[in-house]
Amino acid sequence: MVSYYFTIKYPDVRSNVLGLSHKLWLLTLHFVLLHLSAMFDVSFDSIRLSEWLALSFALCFVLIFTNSIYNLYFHPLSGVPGPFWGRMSPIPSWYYACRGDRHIWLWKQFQRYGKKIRPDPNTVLFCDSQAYSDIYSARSNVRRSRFYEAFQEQGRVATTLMTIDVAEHAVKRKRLNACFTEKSVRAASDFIVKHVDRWIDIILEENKDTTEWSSPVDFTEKVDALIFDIMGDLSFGRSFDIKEPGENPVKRTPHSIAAYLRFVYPMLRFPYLNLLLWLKPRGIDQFLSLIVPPDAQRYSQFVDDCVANRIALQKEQSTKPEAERRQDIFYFLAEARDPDTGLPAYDDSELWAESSMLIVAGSDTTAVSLSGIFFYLTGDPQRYQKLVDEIRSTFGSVEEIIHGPKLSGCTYLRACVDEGMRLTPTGPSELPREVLPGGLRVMGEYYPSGTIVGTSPWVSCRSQEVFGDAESFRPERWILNESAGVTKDSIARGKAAFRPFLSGPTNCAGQNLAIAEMLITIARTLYRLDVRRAPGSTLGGGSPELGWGQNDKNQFQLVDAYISLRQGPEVQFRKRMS
Ligand code: HEM
Repeated sequence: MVSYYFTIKYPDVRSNVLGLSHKLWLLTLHFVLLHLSAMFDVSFDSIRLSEWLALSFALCFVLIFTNSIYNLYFHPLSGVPGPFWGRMSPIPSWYYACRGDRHIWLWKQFQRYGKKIRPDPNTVLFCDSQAYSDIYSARSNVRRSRFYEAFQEQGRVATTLMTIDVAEHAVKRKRLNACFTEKSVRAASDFIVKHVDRWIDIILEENKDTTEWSSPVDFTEKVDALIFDIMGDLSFGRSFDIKEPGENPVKRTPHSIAAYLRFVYPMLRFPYLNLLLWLKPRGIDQFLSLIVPPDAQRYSQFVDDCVANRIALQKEQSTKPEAERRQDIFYFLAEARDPDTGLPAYDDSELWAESSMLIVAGSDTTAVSLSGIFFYLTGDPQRYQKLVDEIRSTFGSVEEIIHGPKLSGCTYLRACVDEGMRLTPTGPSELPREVLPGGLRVMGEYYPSGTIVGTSPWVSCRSQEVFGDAESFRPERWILNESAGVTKDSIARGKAAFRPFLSGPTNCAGQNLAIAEMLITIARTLYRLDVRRAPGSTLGGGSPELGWGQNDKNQFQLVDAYISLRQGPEVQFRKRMS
C-alpha cells in the first residue's frame, strides 16, 4: 500500500474509473481479495512463507496489470498518441533516461506520432511553437515539476533553480535578477577577458609559440577548463586553475560534475519520484552521499572552503570604496538588497546555495554550447573562414575585443553562436512543468492538473517544418536577406522554435553573461589563433554503431543528463597566420 500511495501523484490525472477514484478503486480491489480469501476460508495464520511470497507476487502482478490497463484505456490522457509501452508504464522513458539517449527516443516518437506525444503515462510533450508559449509563458498555469526537488540536498537552502512554488520562485528570482544587470555583466567581462587571454597563452605555450599545428586536443576538455575557471572566479572568488599546466586537487571538477549529473539524472526521472522524495529526509540522502563518486565529494568540500573564504573577504572589504572591491557575481549576490525591506537579500547559507548553483547553471551550459559551436565551425571550413574574416576585419587589435556594441554588432559571429546552440541544446530533453489545479490549455486542448508538460529542445530545434534543412549548420538562416529567402517571418518562426535560454518566468537568469562569455571567447580565440578539426577525426560526431538518429558523423552528439554531456571535437591550434 505504501508504494501504491506514492504512485498516486496526481489525483486529477489519475481521476476515475467507472466513477471511483483510482485510490478507491485499488482499495476496492484489496477489499475484494480479502473477501475472496474469506469466502474460500483461507486463514492468513496458516499460510507458509512461500505462499505469502506467491500471494504478494500475484498481488503485484494484479496491481501492475490493472494499473497498465488503466493507463492505456481509462487514464484522462489515454487519447494522446505515443509509444504503446510508454503510455502503459513510466519505465521505458526512465530506461532511456538511464541510457542518456532519451532525447533521441523522444525524437523518434515525434517522427511517428506528430506534434504531441505521451512518452509516459502522466506526461505530454509537444513539438510546436504555440505549445511552447502555452507551457512556459508567465501566464501558464504550471509550476516546475517535482523533478527539481530531487536536486535539493537535504538540509541545504533551496536555490532559485530548484524552487518549484511559483510565488516563492518569483521572490527569489527578483532578488537574483539584481545580480545580472548590465553593470554586473560588464564587471564580469573583465574576469572573462583575463581568463580567455591566459587560456590562449597556455595553448600557445604548449605549442611552443610556433606557427605549426599543435597536437590534436579534445576541445571539450580545453573549454571545460576555461569556463569552470571563469565561473569559479566569478562565483567563489577563486579560479579552479584547471586550465593551468600541472596537477591540482580540483582539476577533475568538470568530470566530477558530469559524473554527478549522470548519477543523479536517473533519480530525477525516476518513475516513483514521490517515493524517492519522501525517502530523502528519511535516510536516502545519507545513503546516497556514501555512494556519490569520490571526485564529486572532493568538489563539494572545495566549494565549502571557497564560499567560506569568499564570505570572509566580502566582510573584510565592506569598508572599502566600491571601486576597490572585488566585483564578481558573488559580490553582487552579497550586496543585493531585498526590494521590499532594504535588508541584505541573502544570508550566508543562501549565498552558499546560490553561488554553488551558479557553477552548475553557468559552466556546463556555456561550455557545451562552445563545444557545439566549434564542432560545427571546424566541420565547415568556408563558414569558419567567413567568421574569421569578420572578426579580424572588425577589430584592429585583440584588446578591442571586449563586451560592448562593437562585439555584439558582429552579425555573423552572433549567427554562428545561435546556429551552434540550435544544434547543441544544453538540455536536450524537456524541462518538465506540472499543470496546476484548474488545468491548462495547450494548442487549444485541455490538460488536467497534475499532467507533466513540456517541449524537448533537441526535437524542436530539429523540426524540418520550421527549419527545412534542420540538420545543416547554416548561420545565414539568422541573418535577414530577402533575396536569399531569409525573411523576417522565417527568422521569427525559427526564433519561436529555438529558445536556448527558455522564456517566461523561469528563463535563464544569466543569459546576457553567457552570451558575453561566448562572444568574447570565440572572438579572442579566432583573432589570435587558427583552429581546425584534426584531420580524419570524427570525435563528437555520430556513428552507425550508435543507431537511429545518431549515425551522422556531422551531427554533434549529446548525452542527456539534464544538462548535455559530450566529447569532442578534436581540434588543432596554431598561432594565427594572417
Ligand atoms: C549558453 C549558456 C546557457 C544556457 C543555454 C542556459 C540555459 C538555461 C535554461 C534553459 C534554464 C532553465 C532551466 C530549467 O528551468 O530547468 C536556465 C536557468 C538558469 N540559468 Fe542559465 N544558461 C546558460 C548560462 C548561464 C550562466 C552563465 C548563468 C550564470 C552565471 C546562468 C544562470 C542560470 C540561473 C540562475 C537559472 C535559474 C533561473 C530560475 O530558476 O529562475 N545560466 N539556464
